[in-house]
Amino acid sequence: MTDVGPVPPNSAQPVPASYLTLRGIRKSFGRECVLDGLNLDVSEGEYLVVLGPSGCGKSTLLQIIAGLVRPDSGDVKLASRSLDRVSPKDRDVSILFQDDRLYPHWNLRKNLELACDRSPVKKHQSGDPVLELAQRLNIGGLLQRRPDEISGGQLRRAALAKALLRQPAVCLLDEPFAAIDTMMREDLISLLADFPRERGGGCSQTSVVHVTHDGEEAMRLADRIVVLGGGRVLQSGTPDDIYRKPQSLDVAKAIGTPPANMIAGNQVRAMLADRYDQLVQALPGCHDSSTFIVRPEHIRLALQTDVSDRDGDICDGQWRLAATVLSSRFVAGRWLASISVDADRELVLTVSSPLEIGPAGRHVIAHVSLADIVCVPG
Ligand SMILES: Nc1ncnc2c1ncn2[C@@H]1O[C@H](COP(=O)(O)OP(=O)(O)OP(=O)(O)O)[C@@H](O)[C@H]1O
Repeated sequence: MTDVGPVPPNSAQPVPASYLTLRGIRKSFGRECVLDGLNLDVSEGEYLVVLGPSGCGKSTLLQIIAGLVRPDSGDVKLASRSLDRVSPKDRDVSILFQDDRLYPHWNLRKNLELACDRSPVKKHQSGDPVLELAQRLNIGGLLQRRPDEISGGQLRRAALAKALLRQPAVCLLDEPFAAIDTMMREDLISLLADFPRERGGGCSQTSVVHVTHDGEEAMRLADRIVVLGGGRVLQSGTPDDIYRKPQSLDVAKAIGTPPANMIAGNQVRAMLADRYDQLVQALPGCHDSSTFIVRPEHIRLALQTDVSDRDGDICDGQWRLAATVLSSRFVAGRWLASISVDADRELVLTVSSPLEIGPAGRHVIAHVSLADIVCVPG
């Protein structure tokens, strides 16, 4: 975690509500346009997760908020105050970098105490906040060690502790769980989800902007998710909205493990023949040039019992597809199966019991409720 500054010199005045606003942010590196007129609002105390694939500009965005990279154009405001001429050290912002380093010649306690010393709400902290947080992060016994005397995962937790102890108006976390093992990642997700964001003494709450490419991490932590793509915000919403109502293919791809099944509208027409019109009537806005999104957990299987089951059908609010089981395997408490629904189309589904799938080669009917199908353009 790199501390990018104490509170502004006029901090004797009441700290105004933290409210971060980015308008029309553009940034190119050479010919590569990374951010293309991006707009973003973060409420006070909000935990915002910015989700997007590698290279889409997430780190650049955080560095612009921290003042470490200057945008080509656009404006960043914190609590209605433009940060344009405010240096990184005078923004009330801390940032945890992907490859963060602590001061190498100091032990962890001294590194972490520095964050407390620079906290604008230091006087409201009681007890030993360094030890308390270090213990929660399972590095309480390492406080006398220098950064080169601990492992990469322990160093990452120490850097996270530094970001949290500082209690800034805005805490920026760049892939905070990189290089952390699964068990510790679970602990850290719980810790971040429950971590009090009050800054004490009547000060505002810390807002968090956390960037990641991991959709599950985003869903578990975010008050709100912003999906980034093409240098802009593709969609912003609660985790539930982003998951259930993606408005584009890129958003649908950003979240869900295993990924959603995506079937082109013209393939659906070929699969359903004369029943296709029935399907699109039931799904307003769907047509040949749409992509139909079907989440793996929304497919249910039943055995084929009748010759008529070999044809696709729309019946009782369900799309029924004749299918053949290709394979299945057990993954973390559920079964992941692959079925073929026509010569060159496979669907992936997840179920809780292997009995529902049966052996490879079994002829089944796949049921999908029409209410669970989402259509997006393209
Ligand atoms: N200082 C720089 N000079 C030139 N190009 C840069 C610079 N910083 C970033 N880029 C380029 O800008 C693009 C966005 O980079 P950025 O690190 O912001 O993406 P990201 O979404 O954080 O990626 P990741 O998830 O892999 O960390 C990349 O193509 C990167 O190569």
